[in-house]
Amino acid sequence: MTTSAAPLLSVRDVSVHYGKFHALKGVSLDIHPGECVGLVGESGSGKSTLGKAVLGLTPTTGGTISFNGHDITKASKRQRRQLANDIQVVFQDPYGSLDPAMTVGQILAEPLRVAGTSAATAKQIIVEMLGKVRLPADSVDRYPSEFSGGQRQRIAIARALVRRPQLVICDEPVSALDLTTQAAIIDLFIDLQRETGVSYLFVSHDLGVVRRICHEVSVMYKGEIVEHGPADVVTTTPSQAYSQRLLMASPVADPDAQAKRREAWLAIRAA
Ligand SMILES: Nc1ncnc2c1ncn2[C@@H]1O[C@H](COP(=O)(O)OP(=O)(O)OP(=O)(O)O)[C@@H](O)[C@H]1O
Repeated sequence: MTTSAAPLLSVRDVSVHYGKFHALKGVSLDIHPGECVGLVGESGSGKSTLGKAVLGLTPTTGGTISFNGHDITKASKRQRRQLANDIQVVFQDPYGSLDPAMTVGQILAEPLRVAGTSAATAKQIIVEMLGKVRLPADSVDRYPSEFSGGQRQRIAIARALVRRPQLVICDEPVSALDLTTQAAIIDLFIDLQRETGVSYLFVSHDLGVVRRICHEVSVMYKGEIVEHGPADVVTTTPSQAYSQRLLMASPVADPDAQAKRREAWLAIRAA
């Protein structure tokens, strides 16, 4: 994966507070076009908060988030609506994230309608998108309740991609699925990335999943990124010995930081 191009997303020293609680403490990461960056860490470390900050769902209290070179933390409501074309999200729960009263066709048409796409063009895009996520064209007339968890996640992915975004925030998108279905959905994410060049910020507890799909991985611990590296190096052997080796090889001299990194690794491996 080449990272010589300018980053699509550049998070710099970002902080988020919930009241007095400092949930993100000066977090930085880059995502380049066509890249998948994984965000792993124990529960409560701030992964979803970072995703929400990028989506503009949580206000930041410091730092910048640049998308295509523009700081989006200061975006107006109008600019945010435009950004919705470019930054989309897939959530964990394929049951709760789809409106049960809408057909799949209506679910996929909604973001296109908001974007001002004509009904005829929308129909064409929806049929094409259903093919891309490997669902039959007659799915348009069916309701979410008629689909399995994995199929529902395919619908949610189709909804996220229908406006051809440049970046998709994937917030634990396979953790509610059984292992076989997880593997199929991960393959789908990879295929769609190859076909469309979309970038992913892929939030997960699961190092195996992250190793399969991500190019780079950031490890979060208590609101900070404590480790970052290529996915194959960071996650190839998540054994204690390997973690130790990583820690020993680390250029970080600060013993405090070393201790945090060690705790983060142990917590993730135990999850
Ligand atoms: N709206 C909120 N108000 C107050 N505190 C919050 C809010 N949302 C999250 N937090 C707190 O911020 C911290 C980070 O939460 P966040 O959901 O980002 O973690 P996470 O790493 O995504 O966890 P998980 O893997 O369990 O989803 C946690 O301590 C959480 O309790």
